[in-house]
Amino acid sequence: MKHASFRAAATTALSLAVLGALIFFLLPKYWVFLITAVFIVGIALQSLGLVTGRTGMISLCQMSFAGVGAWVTGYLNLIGAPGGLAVWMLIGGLAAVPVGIAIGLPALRLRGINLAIVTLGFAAAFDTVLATITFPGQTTFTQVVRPAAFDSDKGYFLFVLLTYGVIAVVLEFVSRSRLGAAWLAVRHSERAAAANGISIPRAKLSAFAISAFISGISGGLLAGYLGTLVSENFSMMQSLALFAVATMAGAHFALGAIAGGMMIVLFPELLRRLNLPQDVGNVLFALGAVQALSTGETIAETWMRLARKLRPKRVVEAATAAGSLPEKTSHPAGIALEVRDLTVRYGTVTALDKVNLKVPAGTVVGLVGPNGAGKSTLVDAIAGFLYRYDGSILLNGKALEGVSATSRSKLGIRRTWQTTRIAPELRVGEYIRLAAGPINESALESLLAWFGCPGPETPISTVDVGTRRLLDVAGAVASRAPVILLDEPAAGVSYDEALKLGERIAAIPETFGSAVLLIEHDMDLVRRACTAITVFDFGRVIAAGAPAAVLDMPVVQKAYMGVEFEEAAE
Ligand SMILES: Nc1ncnc2c1ncn2[C@@H]1O[C@H](COP(=O)(O)OP(=O)(O)OP(=O)(O)O)[C@@H](O)[C@H]1O
Repeated sequence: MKHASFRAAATTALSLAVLGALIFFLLPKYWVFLITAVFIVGIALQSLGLVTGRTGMISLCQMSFAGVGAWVTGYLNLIGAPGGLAVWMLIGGLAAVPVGIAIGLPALRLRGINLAIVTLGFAAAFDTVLATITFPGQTTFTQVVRPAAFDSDKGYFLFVLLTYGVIAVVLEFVSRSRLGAAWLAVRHSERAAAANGISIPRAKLSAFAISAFISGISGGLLAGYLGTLVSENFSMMQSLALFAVATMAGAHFALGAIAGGMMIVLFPELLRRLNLPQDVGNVLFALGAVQALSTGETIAETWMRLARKLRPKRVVEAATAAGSLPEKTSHPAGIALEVRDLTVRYGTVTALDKVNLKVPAGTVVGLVGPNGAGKSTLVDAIAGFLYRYDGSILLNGKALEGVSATSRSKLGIRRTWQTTRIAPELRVGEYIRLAAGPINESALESLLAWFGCPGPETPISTVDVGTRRLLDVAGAVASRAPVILLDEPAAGVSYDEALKLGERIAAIPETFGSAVLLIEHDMDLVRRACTAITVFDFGRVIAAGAPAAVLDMPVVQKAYMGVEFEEAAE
């Protein structure tokens, strides 16, 4: 995985170096000056891409963060603070961080249009404040001093390109780290992210904080680029245009950020040369954003898809058992999970009615029942996704009431979902690491091979739904938590694969140390995997015990398989 990060970072750095050299040596001074702005805007776009494209939150005040960075840079320039522009813009970026966190706080509760309104409101308020306080040196026309070695316009281009490169390379590493995977997981499904032990507040606030820092740096660079700034440089309209372009271009990709920067900088230049009003640009950006949202594909993604078509088709390679499996964890003996008198109501519907269930350590307990019997509700309650229930749930004898889903996951309750919720932008290995925490390369390969999954570098977007379900299970198992809840893991898997999966599930306690609660409709798989089963009907336990005996009970056949008692008795 580390090699992949280094490879991606080296490719980014090399591409930028080549691009930079071509621009520096081949283009006239005026164009180099213009393209410098492309990269400054590209940095602002990358910052926005982190919050929106990567983490799935709306921020319509990104230029306000840039404004904070620019203002602080201007102030440090005015007072002649030591360190020069490179230090000032870093301090400017840091100053934007608390503002980013403050804006991120509402994002913990708000989504979509409501978050858009809050961030837009902040951008409007910031507009007014900036217009009133003005930029340091604005009235006296004090120019922000560029670093001595990069003073000329061409030199400043190199300074900006270098900053862009450093940010792009660092983001390449971060995006392949657990934090980067957590952002994508949150964007895709907050519930699934929480089930993997990810703190949603931490993921969201870190995205806003880092994004504000990068945006603040772009503001500092803009100060050095233009010399003096006015509040209009960071107006609400600028933030809106940035958002539209980020949505259209795919600013969370380095390629998309540069493409977006070119649009924002070069399009007005084109309109100017054609004697057309500048507002035309914003209209086209908005149309482009609508187009990207309706097709679900940004410009960067379209380019990457077309580039993939040109390359030879990648064959999904199965993982190879290179070494030993992750070590078995020893958990306390006795009852790993206990549910006592659990009652859950959805309005007038009683989904669970005084349910009692035990999953002893070292066993696989099956939970079966017809559709609507309450099985998923039980999993939701155990994993902490129901705010209210009566009764009690205990993990190794400790009650879990009042404990959040993220904390339950960290304490040792892992779950999978009926429909896969893995972020398709991740690679197989990134997902397993997200779900399981640190795991060495050979153990990862072996675990994937044990489940018959593809290799760690395989993009999840290229694997079928059945394989994604297996990855769900592999991720939960790799965590080696005391209790694993598998919600219909064989859905979408072929019959033969389901039987094989049954054998694997049966071996989980012995191999990894986890106890399993398995919900499944496939009775062959249940027979193969479970030491005991519990049968639900209408939210009540109607039978429990050894699989063969329970599945033969007339009451179970009637409830679950639709066989009338009389017929079953015949
Ligand atoms: N969010 C909800 N609001 C209202 N009723 C709900 C909600 N979720 C589930 N129910 C109801 O609770 C009952 C139990 O549903 P649940 O999904 O837990 O059953 P299940 O056994 O998992 O079914 P399936 O096998 O189809 O997944 C059903 O009557 C269902 O309609």
